[in-house]
Amino acid sequence: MSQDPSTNERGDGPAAEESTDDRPTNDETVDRPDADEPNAGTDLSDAVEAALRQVRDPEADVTVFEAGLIEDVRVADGDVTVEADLGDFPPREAEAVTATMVRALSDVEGVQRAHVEHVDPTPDVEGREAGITTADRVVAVASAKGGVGKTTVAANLACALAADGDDVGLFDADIHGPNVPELLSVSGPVHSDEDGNPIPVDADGLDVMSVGLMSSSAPLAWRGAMAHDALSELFEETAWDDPDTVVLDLPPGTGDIALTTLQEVPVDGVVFVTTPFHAAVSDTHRSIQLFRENDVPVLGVVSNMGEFVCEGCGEVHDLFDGEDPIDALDAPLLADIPFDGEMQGTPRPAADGVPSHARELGDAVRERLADIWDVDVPDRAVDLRGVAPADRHERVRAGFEALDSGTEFHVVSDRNPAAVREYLLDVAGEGVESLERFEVRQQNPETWIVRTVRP
Ligand SMILES: Nc1ncnc2c1ncn2[C@@H]1O[C@H](COP(=O)(O)OP(=O)(O)OP(=O)(O)O)[C@@H](O)[C@H]1O
Repeated sequence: MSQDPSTNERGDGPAAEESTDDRPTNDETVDRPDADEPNAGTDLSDAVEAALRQVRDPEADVTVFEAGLIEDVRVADGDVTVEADLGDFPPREAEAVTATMVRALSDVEGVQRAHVEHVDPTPDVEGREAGITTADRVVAVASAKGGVGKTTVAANLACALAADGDDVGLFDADIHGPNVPELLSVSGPVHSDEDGNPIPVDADGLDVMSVGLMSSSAPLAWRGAMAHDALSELFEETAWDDPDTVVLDLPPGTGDIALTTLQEVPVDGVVFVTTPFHAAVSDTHRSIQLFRENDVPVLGVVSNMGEFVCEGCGEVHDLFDGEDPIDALDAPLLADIPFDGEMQGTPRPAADGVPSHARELGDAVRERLADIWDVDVPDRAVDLRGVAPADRHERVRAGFEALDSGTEFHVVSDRNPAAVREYLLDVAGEGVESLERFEVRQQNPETWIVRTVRP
């Protein structure tokens, strides 16, 4: 366990309150070299415990003992060491509780040195598996331009999905500007499982992984192949806990990192974030095409910061004049999120932890995923998914011939069934030159549905 070398003389004020470092200090210490003669043994222990009982858990409003935050208290020759588990608090709050404990202890007659150590709650390594492919689905959040609110939307979306009961991970792939840890107020250390694979950091139940958690300064300097290798390793090695969904915060634009990510990670859908400004929207249009060319289903677009609600008059004001260029995009609008102070807070994976705009976005994303990925196989359809190529023709023929004339016929396939029309005409026999209402629709990158009517 790391220890903060800083030591406060009594009366200097708590170190945590003076700290300008955003990251949590792992422990706080106060020395009182000129303290009065210490009380003997048990008396001092009692006084120390009584002082700690005055410190309350700011979230639950019970004492730190009742909240289960105190793991151990050791008193020896005027030295007090408290082991506290503050892992559930955001870093600033953990520092504030630590500082309050140190202050309370330093007021105890006979205490010369008070020291609070943070116990690192080691994450559960049981059942974890390495690789982003262990997620049931991966939803990427992308933007054509920087600064449009992509990370804000990704973090809020992850929290909204988790608030609805999903097991969710958030992977920050924005390698040159990994802002997720700061936005969610989480920090390392990143622990490893028994094979040395990094375990995501916990944010109240949301599993968070980011290059920004691995090192505080290196990612900004990574370029080209180095950045690519670092990300690939994290995609392959991060040990997830069987998540339903991993939300992937991509770097802005369609540079190398974003494109190689799409080749390495099976993305089930992408959400584009843009402001409704012409230049941003036309770049978004090009990015959407590129993602489609890479077989990534586009879930839709989030229009962000296009309007604001006046706190004084309650009216909605547009920030961009004229027609909304987003209407011309060939993708559904998932959410229209105004400029709202609530979106600048720290989201949490709880019902009251995300703004209503984010909850609505979560619902829209869920619906789009279902539209694209939940394949509704009609009764008596011929389902060729997973069937050996040699057996496919026979299955189609048997299914087609079993139908009465005039009945609808469906085939569901995991390959493009380009030749099925000719084959059905052959099976239908001489004299049949066309198939009524014949249609092939690709529902998602791996599912095609053929519809027609048995002549
Ligand atoms: N709807 C909103 N209302 C108010 N502020 C917002 C909103 N969306 C984003 N912001 C603010 O805009 C700023 C940029 O947001 P964010 O960092 O999410 O953008 P980004 O597109 O991820 O940027 P980058 O290009 O650096 O990755 C942040 O300060 C964020 O709090």
